[in-house]
Amino acid sequence: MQEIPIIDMSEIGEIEDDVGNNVNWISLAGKIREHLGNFGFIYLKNFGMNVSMINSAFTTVKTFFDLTLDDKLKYKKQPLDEDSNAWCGYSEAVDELLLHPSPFKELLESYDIFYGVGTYPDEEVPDFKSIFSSMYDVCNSLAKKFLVLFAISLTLEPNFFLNHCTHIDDSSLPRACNMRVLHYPPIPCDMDLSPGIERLEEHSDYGLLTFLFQDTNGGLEVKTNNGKWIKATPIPGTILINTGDLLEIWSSGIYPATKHRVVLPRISLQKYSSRYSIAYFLMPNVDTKVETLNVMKTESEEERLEKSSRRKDGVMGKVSELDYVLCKFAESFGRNHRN
Ligand SMILES: O=C(O)CCC(=O)C(=O)O
Ligand SMILES: [Fe+2]
Repeated sequence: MQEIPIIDMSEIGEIEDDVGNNVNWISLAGKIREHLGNFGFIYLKNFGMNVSMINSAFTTVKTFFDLTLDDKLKYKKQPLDEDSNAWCGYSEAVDELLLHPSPFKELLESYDIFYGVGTYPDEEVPDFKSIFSSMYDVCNSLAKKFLVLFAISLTLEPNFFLNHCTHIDDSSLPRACNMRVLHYPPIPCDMDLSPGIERLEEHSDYGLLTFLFQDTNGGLEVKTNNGKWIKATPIPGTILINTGDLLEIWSSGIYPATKHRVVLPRISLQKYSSRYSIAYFLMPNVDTKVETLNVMKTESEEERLEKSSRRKDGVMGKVSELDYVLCKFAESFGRNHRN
């Protein structure tokens, strides 16, 4: 059975001037293309964030979601400013179910965070802002390393993707990345669990790259190349990384936007406990024109792409990131504003 590979980030240091000629970077870029490229998901270890930061983040998330609904609704999701496409704040589970009585139901509540801007639940959870700012810093620097690794792996100039993600370091540009904290509440014992209800519906993420921190509860599943679902069981000391629709389009399919979902726990102990996760979504600058690059492919990459196009799984096309985000946003607004 296909397994999600583990990649060790300690093989490389900080981004330096001549990074494109550094053997460690070239070697890691090759592994990233082989493994993340083949599957769209990898576990990452030694990624530069200490365990205590991650534990504090989860404690903070739990403290927030444990607040009363009235308190949480003080931070109800809203646009960062009048003409912003970026929505920040709390999104209620029930609200989503009532608003979107589709045949598919999801069981979660969430809070979207943007770097240094927007609302934070300062009054009730004073540490929230500082913890997520520190987490953002580490994620931003890890994201920049990945952008360089992607470029090297596709034999592009090392700064190719970084030059389209200058919003990471330039706060005068519109915010494009966000972090989302998610809470999947315990499943009520009298709930009708008819088919079509999951904790999170099958989807691909629509940015470039997602970092996913999950608690120990499990439930995340990833669709393999032959259409089977496998468990992405939490492994201590690692996070998951997956590539999104925009990178699939940009990299001409070398990096696929793999479908994933969070299933309802089948074991009662897990059913009655909450599940928490934290995701960081990386996007390019909002004015980036994402056009499919002409990349030389290996035979096995051609084979994989051929199979996925036969299954009509891919999202290949030619779009501007903003058009694409707006269109996905409009589409998902009716569901749960997910990336
Ligand atoms: O909660 C999880 O583990 C997955 C979250 C996710 O896939 C998403 O928010 O896009
Ligand atoms: Fe996702």
